[in-house]
Amino acid sequence: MSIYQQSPTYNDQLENGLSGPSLMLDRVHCQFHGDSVVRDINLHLEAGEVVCLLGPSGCGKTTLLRIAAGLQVPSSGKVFLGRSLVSAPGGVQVPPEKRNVGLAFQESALFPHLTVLENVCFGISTLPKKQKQSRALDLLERLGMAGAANVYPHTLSGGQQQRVALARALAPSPRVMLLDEPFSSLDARLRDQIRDDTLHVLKELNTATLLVTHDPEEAMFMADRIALMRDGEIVQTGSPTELYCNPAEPFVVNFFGQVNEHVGIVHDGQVATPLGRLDASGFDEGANVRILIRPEAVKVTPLEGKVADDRTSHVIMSRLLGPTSLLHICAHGPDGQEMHLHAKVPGVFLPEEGQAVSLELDMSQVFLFEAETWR
Ligand SMILES: Nc1ncnc2c1ncn2[C@@H]1O[C@H](COP(=O)(O)OP(=O)(O)OP(=O)(O)O)[C@@H](O)[C@H]1O
Repeated sequence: MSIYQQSPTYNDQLENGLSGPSLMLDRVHCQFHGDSVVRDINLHLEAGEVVCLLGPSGCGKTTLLRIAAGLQVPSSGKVFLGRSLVSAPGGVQVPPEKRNVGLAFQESALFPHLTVLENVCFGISTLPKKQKQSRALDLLERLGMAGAANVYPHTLSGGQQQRVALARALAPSPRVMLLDEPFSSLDARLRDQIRDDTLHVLKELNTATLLVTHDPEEAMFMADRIALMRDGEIVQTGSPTELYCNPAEPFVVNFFGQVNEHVGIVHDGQVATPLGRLDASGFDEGANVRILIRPEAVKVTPLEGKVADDRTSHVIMSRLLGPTSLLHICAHGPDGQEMHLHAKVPGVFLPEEGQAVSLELDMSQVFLFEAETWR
């Protein structure tokens, strides 16, 4: 039911006659003290593409980014920037400053003794002074910081410093931008604004970007493609829509938000749940199936005038979350099954405790996976 997309290897791309990607990781592996933290990763970035490395803490995102930057030597595998081999076993290891990549991290680390304009000009070595300044000012303008060109970094807020750091990383027109959680130290509202501005600048400049984040919402906002990692491996690569709507495995569903979970056995191509019988025609008879139901998939309709009893689905609690409300519901199925589930509904709908309800499912947000075969 779900797709599993692996990036083509560099040789596949050459054989297919495709133009060279901006960045290509070819079977990259990295070990620390005998433990593999990055395992045979294939990943490519096209010009102008924003790819997010997404995954839980410790899954190897930063290590992979550092390998692309030249800050970490891989145990095996190759790294290409454009058509240039920049890292390979047996000696090739082009240093970070010669890779034509722009780097920005969680903390901005600007030079404190240089003004904002001087900071941004610092990395541009090839242009005469006037053109350098004009390019730096253009980037500061795009990131909303032109007014601060002549001040020193310590007079700026964290968010402003981060904007300057992004301008500095972009100033030498790098082939690839490598960003490691660059927005995570900012408060929510500022983060949204800087994310938005950054995305527009990256797209306008057509810069291939690899962005590390553990935040699925950030990845969906920023990415053309997401590579979701777990334990040093890529579990699924695809557009945000592909990962959200066509997840390869339960881990992918769970990573994008809390879900309701139920386990059932397939009989006659169906599986019984407290929300009714679901189509399970793709599964073997007797298969044990995990059913993952997004809270957004549950449509709740009040049964006016009906008093809830032991066999009627009813509301246990309602909480307003802002744009949405979260309803805790006790669902009763036709086969006598019972389930506590969460439903996310538009924020204006806040039924009272004990309200009898009928429940329907949006099946595009319900995912079935084989758990183990029932014998
Ligand atoms: N220099 C190192 N020496 C030894 N172990 C390391 C080193 N760098 C990273 N690791 C280990 O490699 C694993 C992956 O770390 P990495 O920082 O790449 O993960 P991550 O997905 O970026 O995590 P986070 O989101 O928390 O930053 C972790 O277990 C980490 O402890």
